[in-house]
Amino acid sequence: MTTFHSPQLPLIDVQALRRGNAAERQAVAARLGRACETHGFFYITGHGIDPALVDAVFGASRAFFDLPEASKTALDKRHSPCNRGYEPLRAQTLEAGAPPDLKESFYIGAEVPADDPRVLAGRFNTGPNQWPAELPDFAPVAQAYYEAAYALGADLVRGMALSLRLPEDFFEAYLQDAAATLRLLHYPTQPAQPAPGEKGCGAHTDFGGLTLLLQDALGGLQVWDRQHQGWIDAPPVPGSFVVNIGDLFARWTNDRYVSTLHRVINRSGQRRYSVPFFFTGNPLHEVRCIPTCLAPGEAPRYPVTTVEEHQRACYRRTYVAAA
Ligand SMILES: O=C(O)CCC(=O)C(=O)O
Ligand SMILES: [Fe+2]
Repeated sequence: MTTFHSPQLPLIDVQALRRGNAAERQAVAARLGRACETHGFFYITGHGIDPALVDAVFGASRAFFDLPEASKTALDKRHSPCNRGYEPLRAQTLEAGAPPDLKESFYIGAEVPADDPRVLAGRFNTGPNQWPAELPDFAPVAQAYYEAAYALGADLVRGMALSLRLPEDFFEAYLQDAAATLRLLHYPTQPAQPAPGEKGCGAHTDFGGLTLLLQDALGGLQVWDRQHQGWIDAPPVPGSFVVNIGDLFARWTNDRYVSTLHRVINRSGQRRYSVPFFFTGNPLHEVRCIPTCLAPGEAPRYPVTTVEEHQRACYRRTYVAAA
């Protein structure tokens, strides 16, 4: 397999999705649509998220992963019925058949009290967070960032509706009470002698609707390029997010929008930090092929599912014991 080095992913200024008139929003949407048909991955600028908030999230992440091992494991996500909290190195295997991922992580979601009817009904990934008591700034920063990323994610999903020539509010039921996951990731440096296939994050597609990714300055993210049948680098672009669509858009569009394989190999020699925000949607929302995405005579490639059923299946696949 070859690695290509030119920066090939589209870069889209999405400011007009929030501020523009109908024609300007449609123009951004058209660019989103083209990017989703080719790579399923693109960079965005003009997203409106305060750079100070981005810095604060990275600061909170570093502070957390620097805590003593005992403080981190006290918040192990195994203590959380809704998969919140700390996950040690090598706990997830995103690439079937490869060794477990060389990353540790921390999962955060919307704060839902344990006695909320949705929690009592067993909604997937819904419930209270676990917070590090040693770091008083951690929870407020994470929550402020969650809110900002959520709003951006919803704007992008509306843009995706336009890109498919659907009404802008086509996904509104999906956006109602959407479940999203903020994940802090920390990658140690790639070992000098890795086990065969061992790396920061194995090749995978993302599970949900779309992912907004912040990465630090070190690089290491690679995206599968269908056209060249090789990995291309997705180097850090200051001030931007990397956005990719996940499996739900592949299902909605019958693979017209591609949920693309990607992986991380941290060859920087330093610790790498990244912050994906997985915009997943309302857990009970039914996901079925959008009729206008079916060419005449074409059949849906995926059975109807719900957001939650799909998530559970993805967690089962990548964790030894989950969901
Ligand atoms: O760390 C990265 O750059 C990507 C992480 C990723 O793909 C994921 O968490 O799904
Ligand atoms: Fe991913």
